[in-house]
Amino acid sequence: MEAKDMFGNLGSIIASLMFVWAMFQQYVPYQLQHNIEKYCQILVRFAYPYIQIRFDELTGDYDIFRSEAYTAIQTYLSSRSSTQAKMLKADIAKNSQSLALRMDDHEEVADEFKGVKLWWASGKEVSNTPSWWTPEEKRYYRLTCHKQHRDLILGPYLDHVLKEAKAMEVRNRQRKLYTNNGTTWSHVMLKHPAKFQTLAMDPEKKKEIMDDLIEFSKAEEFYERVGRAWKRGYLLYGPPGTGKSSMIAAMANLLSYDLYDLELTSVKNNTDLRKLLMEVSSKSIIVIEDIDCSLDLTGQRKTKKKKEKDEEEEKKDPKQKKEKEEKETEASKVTLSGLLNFIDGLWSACGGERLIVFTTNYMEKLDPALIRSGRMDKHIELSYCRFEAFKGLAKNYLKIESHPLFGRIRELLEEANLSPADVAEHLMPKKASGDPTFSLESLIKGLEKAKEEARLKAEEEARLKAKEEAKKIEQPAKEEAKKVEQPAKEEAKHEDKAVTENGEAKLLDARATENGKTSH
Ligand SMILES: Nc1ncnc2c1ncn2[C@@H]1O[C@H](COP(=O)(O)OP(=O)(O)OP(=O)(O)O)[C@@H](O)[C@H]1O
Ligand SMILES: [Mg+2]
Repeated sequence: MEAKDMFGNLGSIIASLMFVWAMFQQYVPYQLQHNIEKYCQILVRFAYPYIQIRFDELTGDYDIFRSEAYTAIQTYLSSRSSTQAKMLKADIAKNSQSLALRMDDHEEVADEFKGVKLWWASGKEVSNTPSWWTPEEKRYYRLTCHKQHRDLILGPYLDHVLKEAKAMEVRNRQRKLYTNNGTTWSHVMLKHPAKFQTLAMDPEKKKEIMDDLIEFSKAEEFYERVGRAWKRGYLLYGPPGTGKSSMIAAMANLLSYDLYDLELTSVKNNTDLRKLLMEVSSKSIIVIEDIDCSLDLTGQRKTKKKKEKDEEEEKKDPKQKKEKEEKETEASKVTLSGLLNFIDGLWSACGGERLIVFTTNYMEKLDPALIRSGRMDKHIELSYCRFEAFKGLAKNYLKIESHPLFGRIRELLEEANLSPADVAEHLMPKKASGDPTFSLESLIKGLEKAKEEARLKAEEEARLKAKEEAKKIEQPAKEEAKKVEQPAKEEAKHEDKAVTENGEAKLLDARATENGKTSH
């Protein structure tokens, strides 16, 4: 049959069908029409081997809320859409740092879950009852799969879609750095470049910390099973410039968590502290820097400088000290117990997936109650730069892994204490030529200077110590001599007194005799 004849036949078939349909609508009563349609649909459904689920973009009684499921599916499908769909739409989603792709209307993409094939289609329908509060077009996603996999798709697959979407959102979102001013948090976008790869420290120790963090971020089920709140405490301690703050930023970058930098000195009392902490979202790191200065053992908190100044003033005027203490107990009541309550109290469990990080330069100053395990699970010491850490810095800053000067530097690093921040300063490019020898020589000079200073300091300390010792020995000898001197002096005094008294008595006698003579 020729194509022309075929189209001619098709045309007449369609025309006949339309005629039959018009007759059907005109002469068959409405109720019967309705029943015939209904039974036809049942028949089709019975024979149709697939199930379909529709996810509308707008939900609620008046279609005014955007459905969370729709948004999650959109996110989930974005990677599949970018490889399969022919018509795509691109946009930057709210709080996201990368371009989000999604399939255009009436596109279809396939997916697979545990060997089962399924299809997602995007569609839209025009509203019959348009209103000013709803858009004219209503979008939706339709999921189609074979009905024999119904249980797998409705349960585990849809769970998997939501979880994956959430993880993708977290990966793509802009991380934020929150700081508190009194009881309110304000934030800026977190764009700290610190990474574990660029952090100079012993590679084994670094790997251990990274593994610990990743393990924690995946351990939701574990914490659920053992009945613990999903949180972990880290205490970072070490001298200034050893990378404590940098490590916190690296942690946030590694896990894609938000940072909450809690400034305890601006929180009035425990109630305000609780309010602030209740607002911290999950997937976040709460940081309290220099915990030893923020909160002293009695529970009152002061800044480092203020504390020193106050102590000086208090020495001068004890009365003022008492008044101040009374005032402080009234006004500032962020206490150690308040903080501990947050760390392992009941309400610390709300939210979950949170890290709490304290930093200090003086580990020994902290209250043992604060650092016992369960509260601060992991203690990480960040110490002065040794050779392994230096190699990391040299690779990062100078792009070298070996150099003839490395031997000398290794020796000096064992003897002198220089923080990674100081070492990094020497390795900063200073010459346009970028010659590493120049930087390494500068470092050697710095190390030699630090070594010399340490030697002088040690000598001075030894001298002071010797002086102290000598004083200790001298003191008892002096006291002994004093003890011997004292009774001798007392005796002499006694004798003097006796002599004087004797003299006075004699004088009185003489006067009395004189007086007697004159009266006679
Ligand atoms: N271990 C390190 N690896 C790489 N760079 C480091 C390291 N430690 C410090 N630095 C560099 O030194 C600078 C200061 O470091 P950082 O602020 O992290 O020190 P810190 O331990 O928090 O000091 P502080 O106790 O004074 O707060 C950082 O900008 C970083 O570039
Ligand atoms: Mg710091």
